[in-house]
Amino acid sequence: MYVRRLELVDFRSYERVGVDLEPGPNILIGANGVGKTNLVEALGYVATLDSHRVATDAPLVRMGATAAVIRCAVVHEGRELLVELEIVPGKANRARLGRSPARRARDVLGALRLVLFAPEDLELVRGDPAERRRYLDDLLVLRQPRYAGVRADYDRVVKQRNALLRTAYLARKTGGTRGGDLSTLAVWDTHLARHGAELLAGRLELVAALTPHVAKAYDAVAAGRGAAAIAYRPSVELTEPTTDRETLAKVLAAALEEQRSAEIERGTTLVGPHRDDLTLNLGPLPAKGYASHGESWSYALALRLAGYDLLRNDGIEPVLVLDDVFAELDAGRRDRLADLVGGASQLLVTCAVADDVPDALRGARYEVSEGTVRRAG
Ligand SMILES: Nc1ncnc2c1ncn2[C@@H]1O[C@H](COP(=O)(O)OP(=O)(O)OP(=O)(O)O)[C@@H](O)[C@H]1O
Repeated sequence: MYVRRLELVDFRSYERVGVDLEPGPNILIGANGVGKTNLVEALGYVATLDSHRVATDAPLVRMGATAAVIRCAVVHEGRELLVELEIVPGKANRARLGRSPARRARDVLGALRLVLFAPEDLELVRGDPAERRRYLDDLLVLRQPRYAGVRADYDRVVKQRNALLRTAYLARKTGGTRGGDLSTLAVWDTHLARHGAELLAGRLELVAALTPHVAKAYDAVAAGRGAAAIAYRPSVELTEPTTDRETLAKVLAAALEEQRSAEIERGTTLVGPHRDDLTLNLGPLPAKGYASHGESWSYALALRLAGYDLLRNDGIEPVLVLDDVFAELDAGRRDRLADLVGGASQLLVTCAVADDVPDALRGARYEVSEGTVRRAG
């Protein structure tokens, strides 16, 4: 799979820009702050409907404009598909696939499979569990786009259930009775157990498939210095490993029952996949809190490369993006990374200094300067 052309209108710093890309390596070169990351962020958004840098859409729209458009032509197995997204902050995104309006924006998921590594990914190792849940869920959706619906359904149920618990909590706190009616809680428990089991099973299957790829990728990135192992840590106790949806739904339902009074006491949902984490170990120690800066950075890169490897193993050839990566590495690590990613069906690399990118990744070069992208050479 590769992106043949990318066009942006009022996205980030770009009023209007179009760039033709090539299969294989594409190196985007430009000084700090000229808009290199903005280009790859747009592609990441098409792949996940999310930015790797911001939680809300407003910063994605050029200052002074009301909406941004990302348009890209994706070639997969010899066929080209045009994907278009319009981002209007505060409103649902509008999407077009092959020039026809999509029913929902999330129908575009799967059209562009892309794995992006950026400096922000250090948070995968150092940040909150939410960062690692998002990593897993994004990868799950890239592998099996139907999980976008599962994730949305689950999030909706948690939100509704939390609103109900919160109202009851506030009613209790103020000594009133209005809004304290929890008679519908059982219905939400059933929904949460069903959608939660589906999401949990998907994540457990994903982690089982991903684990050897993480170990291999870390070994390659860090040149054999330390063994990386990941493990899924659910908020419910699983007496034996299972991905059977019915069993997981029963476990979740029982945990909700057990936590009922604590949940009413705290006014929030305390069990379910939204409270789970992915444990990252390096040798005998957890990476979070123990790994050095370099180790954490290598771990984050290994997580992304593992995802990329897994998708390739599944027969999906995703686009790979390395944003500002090579400047962080010494010559040995640069060459090793180039060896690992050199065969990508399409690789996009951003850098401020062209010499930081190993010669092995020679390919199409682009000069990025404020608001424009020009093919070099
Ligand atoms: N919504 C927006 N409207 C206008 N300009 C924006 C918007 N969002 C970001 N910018 C501008 O985009 C620029 C940052 O672009 P980007 O992050 O792509 O830089 P970069 O080339 O990757 O830089 P670096 O090499 O430092 O990582 C900044 O100058 C910022 O002010």
